[in-house]
Amino acid sequence: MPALPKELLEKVAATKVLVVGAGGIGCELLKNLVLTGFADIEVIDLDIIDVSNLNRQFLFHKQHVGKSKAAVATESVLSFCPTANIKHHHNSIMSPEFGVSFFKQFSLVLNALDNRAARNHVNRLCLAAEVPLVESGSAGYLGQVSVIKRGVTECYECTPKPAARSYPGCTIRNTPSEPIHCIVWAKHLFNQLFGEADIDEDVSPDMADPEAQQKNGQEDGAVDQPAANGDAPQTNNSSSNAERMSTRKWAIDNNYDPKTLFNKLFNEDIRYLLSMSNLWKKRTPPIALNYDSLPDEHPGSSSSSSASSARGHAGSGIKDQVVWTPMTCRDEFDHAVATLRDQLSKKEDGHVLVWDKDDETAVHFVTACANLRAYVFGIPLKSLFDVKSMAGNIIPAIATTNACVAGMIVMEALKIVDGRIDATRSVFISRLPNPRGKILVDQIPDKPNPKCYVCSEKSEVFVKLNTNAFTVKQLEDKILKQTLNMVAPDVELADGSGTIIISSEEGETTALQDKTLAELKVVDGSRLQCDDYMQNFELSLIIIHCQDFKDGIDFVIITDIADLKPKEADEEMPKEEEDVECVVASEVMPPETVGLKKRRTADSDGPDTKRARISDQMGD
Ligand SMILES: Nc1ncnc2c1ncn2[C@@H]1O[C@H](COP(=O)(O)OP(=O)(O)OP(=O)(O)O)[C@@H](O)[C@H]1O
Ligand SMILES: [Zn+2]
Repeated sequence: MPALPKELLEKVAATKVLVVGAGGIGCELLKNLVLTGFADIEVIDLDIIDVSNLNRQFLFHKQHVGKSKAAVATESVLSFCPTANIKHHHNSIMSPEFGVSFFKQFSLVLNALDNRAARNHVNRLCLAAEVPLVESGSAGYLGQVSVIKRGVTECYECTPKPAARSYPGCTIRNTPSEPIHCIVWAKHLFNQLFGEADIDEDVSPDMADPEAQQKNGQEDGAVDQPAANGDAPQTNNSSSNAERMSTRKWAIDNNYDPKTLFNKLFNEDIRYLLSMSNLWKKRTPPIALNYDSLPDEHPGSSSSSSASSARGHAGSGIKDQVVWTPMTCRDEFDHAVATLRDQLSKKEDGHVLVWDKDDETAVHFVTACANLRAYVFGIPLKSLFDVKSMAGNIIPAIATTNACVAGMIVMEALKIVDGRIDATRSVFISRLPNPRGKILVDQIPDKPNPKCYVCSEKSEVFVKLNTNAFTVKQLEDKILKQTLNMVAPDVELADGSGTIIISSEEGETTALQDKTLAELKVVDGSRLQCDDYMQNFELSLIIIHCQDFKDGIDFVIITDIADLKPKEADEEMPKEEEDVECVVASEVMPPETVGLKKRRTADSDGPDTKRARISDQMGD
C-alpha cells in the first residue's frame, strides 16, 4: 500500500480511537491500526483467551491462554510498535462506567464484536456521543463493514434484524422431531439445573400444548398424572401451568443424584408424555428409558464394535466426532452431572453456572442429554463435535475473512479521519464473485430511517399485549431488554402521576414486578416513558391492549408509527395493523393479584439523579 500523504498521516497519529472487541477481527484490526500510524488507541474486551482462539487470533499464543484478551493484545502490539499509546480495559463495553462521557473522548469507534446486544449498545452510545462508528462482522466467508454517523447514515438499528431462530415451546418440551430440538432442550435443562433458570425454558412435559388438549374422546389435558410422576419435580401439569415447582429445588433436594435425575427426565417424564395420547396419533411415540438396560450400540446397528470404541473415546475417528451409544451417553450424563454439581456447590450463594460452548463438561452434559432424548424420540444421535457446533450456533470463523474485514475497517476509518464521510461505503465480502467478477462489493450507506426508534427524533414504539396478563417483569425482560435492547431501563407512567413502575436501581421496584400492567393502571392507550441512562436513550412505549393471543405469542411490537397513527388525534388508538416487525413467542404466566402501589415521582429521585449517583461512584 502506498504511504499515506503526510497531512493524513498527521491526522491519523492525532486521532484517538476506541476498538471494541479483541477477538478474530479485533486482533487483526489492532495490528493494522498501529501499522497504519494510529498511535492513540484504547481497546476493550471482556473475555480471556481460550485455546480455540489461537488458530486465528494471531496476537495470542499458547502461553497466553487464560489471560485477558485486551491486555495480551495490547502487549503483543506494543512488542512490534513500542511507541504506540495503547490503553486496555478488561471489561464489558456495556458496563456503566463506559457511558457517554467515556465515548466522547474518542474521534472514532471501531467495533469488532460478535453479538447483537453489545453492537446495539455501542450504536446508541456513539449516536448519543456523536462519535462516528465503524461497524463490522464476519460469518464464515462472508464479511461486512459499515459506517454509522448520526444524522448522516442509517444506524445499526434503523433496519430490524431478523429474530434469532427459535422453536415452539411445545416442540421442545413434548414433540421433538429433529436433533436441534433435543439440543435446545438439553441447553434449557443445563440452565434449569445449574444456570440462570428461565421460565420460558421449562423442560418438563407441557400440558398446555393445544394439540394434547384437543377434545377427542378423552381430553388429554385432563388426564391424571401417572403414578410414576406423582412426585415429579416440575409439577406444572395443570393446563394453566400455574403450579410450577423449581427443577433446581427438586434436584438439590435429591442431591443431584444422577440416577434419580435420569429416571425423572428419560423415564417418568416420557411416560407422562405417552399418556398425552393425542400427541402420538400421527407420530411415533417415544420410548421411556431404563437406566440399567441401555444398549451399548447405535440404534439400528447389530454390531457393538463401533459402540465399544465410542465408549472409550478411542477408535480411528477423531474423538469428538464419534457418536456415543445410549449407554455411553448415560455414563457421560452421570459424570457431567456430578462435576457440574461440584462446580455449582463451589459458587457463592446466588451465583450459577453459565453455559459456554467451550466448557468441556457443559458440552458433555448437553451432548449426553440431547442424545438420550433423541434416542427416546427415534431421532438420529449426534457427535460431540456436531452438538457443540449446533449448540453454539457456530459458523466456523475464517482467519482470512477477518483479515479482510479488519483491512476494510481501516480503509473506512481513514476516510473519516480525512473528513471525507461522504466517501465512506458499506462494503460486503460475498461468497461468489458478482457479474463483474467482484468479491468485495460496496454501496453508498443508506440514509437514517426516519421511523427508527433509536436514531430518529421521535422515539415511539407501540406494543400490543394483554394488560390483564402481562406482568411488569415481563415488560422489563421480554420487551425492554430482550426486544428493545435496553440495558438498565427506568419506566414511568406518562400520565402526569410520576409513578415509576420499573427502576434501574436494584430492589427499588421489586415489589411491583409480579403485578400485571392493568393492576398498575397501564391500560389500552397508556404511554410509558422509558429511559436508559446507560445508553442515554429515551423511548415512549404506547400500549395497545389485546386479549387474543395464540400459539404462545404474548406480545407484538409495532415500530411503524406513521402507518398506525391517526392523522389528527394522537391519543386515539391505532387500528389493527399487519406491519409487524417483531414477534416474540412465549407463554404468559398467570398474574398474581396484588394491589396498586404508587412509587416515588421523577422529581424526587428521577433518572437524572441516578446518573449523577453513578458518576459519583466512578469519581469523575
Ligand atoms: N460486551 C462486550 N464488551 C467487550 N467485548 C466484548 C463484548 N461482547 C463481546 N466481546 C468480545 O468481542 C470479541 C469478538 O471476537 P470473536 O467474534 O472472534 O469471538 P471469540 O469469542 O474470540 O471467538 P468464538 O466466539 O469463535 O469462540 C470477543 O473477544 C468477545 O470477548
Ligand atoms: Zn436508526
